Amino acid sequence: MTNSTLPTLNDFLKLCKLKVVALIMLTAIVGMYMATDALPPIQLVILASIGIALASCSAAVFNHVVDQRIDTIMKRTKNRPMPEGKVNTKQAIIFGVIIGVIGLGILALWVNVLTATLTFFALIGYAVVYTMYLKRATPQNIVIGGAAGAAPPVLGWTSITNQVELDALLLFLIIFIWTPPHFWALAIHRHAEYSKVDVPMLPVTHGRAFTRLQILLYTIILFIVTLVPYLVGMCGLIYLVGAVVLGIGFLYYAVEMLRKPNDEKLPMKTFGYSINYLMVLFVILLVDHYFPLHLSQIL
Ligand code: HEM
Ligand SMILES: CC(C)=CCC/C(C)=C/CC/C(C)=C/COP(=O)(O)OP(=O)(O)O
Repeated sequence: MTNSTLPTLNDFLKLCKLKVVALIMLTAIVGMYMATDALPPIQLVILASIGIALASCSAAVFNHVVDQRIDTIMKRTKNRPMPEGKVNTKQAIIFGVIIGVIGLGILALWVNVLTATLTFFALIGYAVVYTMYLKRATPQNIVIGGAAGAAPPVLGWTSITNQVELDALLLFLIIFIWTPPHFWALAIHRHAEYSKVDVPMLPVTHGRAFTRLQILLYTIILFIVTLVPYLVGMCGLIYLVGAVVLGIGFLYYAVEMLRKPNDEKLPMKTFGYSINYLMVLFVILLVDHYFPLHLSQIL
C-alpha cells in the first residue's frame, strides 16, 4: 500500500491499539503493586510502565503490518490506517521498531534485564508467533497466543522484584484463561468475516454452538481459577466477594449464550462484559491488597 501524504500522529496512535494497551497496562501496574507489601518506588513504576506500554504498542503495530491484507477485507478492520493507505508498510515498521527498541531499552537500562527479556518474548509471542503463524494455522490460535497478552502482570511483578514468583503466575493464569471467552464471544459475532479471510477461528472451524460450549467451559475454569488467590492466602475477603460476583456475571452471559443462540446481541454484550470483568477484577485485586480483610477479623 502506498501513500503520498505523511501519516498523522493520530494514524500512528491508531496502530497502537491504545484501548487494549490501556487494559494491559492496568494489569501490569496492578502486578507491580501486588509484588510488594510496601509501595513500590514511584520512579520504577513509571519507567516500567513506559517500557511495557511502548513494547505492547510496538507489538500492536507489527500486528497491523502483518494483518493489513485481511484487515482490508473485514468490515471491523477495513478503516484502520494501513488498509486505508494512510500509513505504508515501511513507515509502520520504522515506527514499530523505534518504539519497541525504546521500550525494551528503558526496561533493560532502568528496570531490569529479566523484565526486558520477558517483555521481548511477549512482543515476539504476539507479533510473530500469534499473528504470523498461530492465527492462520489453528483454531487454538488465541488459546496459545493468549500467553503474550497474559504476560503483563508478570512483567509488572518482575519490574519490582526482579524475579518470577508463584503469585505472579496466578495473575498470568487468570488472564490466560480469560482470553478465550473474551475473544470467542467477538468471533461468534464476526464469524462470517473470519471465514471470508480464511482465518481458522473456532466458530469458523467448529461452529458457533461448539464455541458457545467452549466459552462456558472456560468461564467455569476462570471462576475456579479466580478463587485460587483467596485460597492460597494471596488475597482477602474483598477480593473473594468481588471475584465471585464478577464470575457469576460472566457465567450468566455464557449460559445465556447457550440458551439463546439466536439472540444476535448477546455475543457482543458478553465481549463487552469480558473487558469490564477483567478491568474491575484487577482494580479489586489492588484495593484488596492495600485494604486486606480476613475472616478472622470479622468472626
Ligand atoms: C490473544 C489474545 C487476544 C485476542 C485474540 C483478542 C482479541 C480482541 C479483538 C479481536 C478485539 C476487537 C478489536 C477491535 O475491534 O478493534 C479486542 C478488543 C479488546 N481487547 Fe482483546 N484480545 C486478546 C487479548 C487481550 C488482552 C490480554 C487484553 C487486556 C488485558 C485485551 C483487551 C481488549 C480491550 C480493552 C478491547 C477493546 C478495544 C476497543 O474497544 O477498541 N485483549 N480483543
Ligand atoms: C509486550 C506485550 C505485553 C505484548 C502484548 C501485545 C498485545 C497488544 C496483545 C493484545 C492482544 C490482541 C488485541 C489480540 C488481537 O489480535 P488480532 O490480530 O486477533 O485482532 P485484530 O483482528 O483486531 O487485529
